[in-house]
Amino acid sequence: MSEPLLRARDLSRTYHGGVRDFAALRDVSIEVAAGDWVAVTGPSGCGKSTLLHLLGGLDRPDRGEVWLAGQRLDTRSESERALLRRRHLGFVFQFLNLVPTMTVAGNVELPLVLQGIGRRDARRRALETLDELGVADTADAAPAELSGGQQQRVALARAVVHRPDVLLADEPTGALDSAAAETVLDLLRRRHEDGQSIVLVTHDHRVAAAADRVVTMLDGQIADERDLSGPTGRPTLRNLINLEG
Ligand SMILES: Nc1ncnc2c1ncn2[C@@H]1O[C@H](COP(=O)(O)OP(=O)(O)OP(=O)(O)O)[C@@H](O)[C@H]1O
Repeated sequence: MSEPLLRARDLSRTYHGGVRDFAALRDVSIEVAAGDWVAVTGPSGCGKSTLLHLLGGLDRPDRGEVWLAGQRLDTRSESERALLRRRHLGFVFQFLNLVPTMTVAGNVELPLVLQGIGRRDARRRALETLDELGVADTADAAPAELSGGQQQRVALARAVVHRPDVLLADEPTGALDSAAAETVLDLLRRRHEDGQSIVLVTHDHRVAAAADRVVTMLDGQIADERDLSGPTGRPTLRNLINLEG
């Protein structure tokens, strides 16, 4: 079998500095093949965002390994990880992280400009992507002038505009009404059909149901993993091992 596009093995991450140390992630392994769509669900605080940040090289594990496109990610320097991220990943953060001093279009152009794509092309592709998400009319506004739901779609546009190999998205529909959530799901389905891998954290059952695979976390570990792409709710190998173990 070919090497998965994104692979994490035995990841652990403990946060220090609170009243006591907190083990947010314990020995989590996950593989994402090219074209996979994985939804990560679980109760608040179970470690979903922590896992996503480690997969995207935004944070480093205390133990374990992260491999992206055949390259070890977690041992690289911050600048090397930024390069690999830029080349392979799109990221939607829970707190969006739009640049407040740039317009909406300027924010969405950023990943393209960083890849050396000319301004005019970058603008055209940014506007196309904003249009796909129903927010092209916000292009010249500042992010702060937008509603939370509009900002969320702009953040998603910025994450997919450069057609990354893998989209990592933390609650990309959290602030959206159902019509806007459907627009977002439509875009994700199109990108998935184009072969993009998607890993998204969600509390929304409808969004999770659109994925090929649903990973459920509990207390910093993977408690269940289900393959939705075949016969309904088929347990994965991991699931069977858990059941037997
Ligand atoms: N920087 C940090 N310092 C200390 N503790 C943290 C830090 N980040 C997260 N935590 C704690 O680690 C645990 C896991 O957090 P994480 O954000 O990964 O959970 P989550 O499943 O994404 O939660 P939610 O669904 O509420 O976003 C939580 O108890 C959280 O309070």
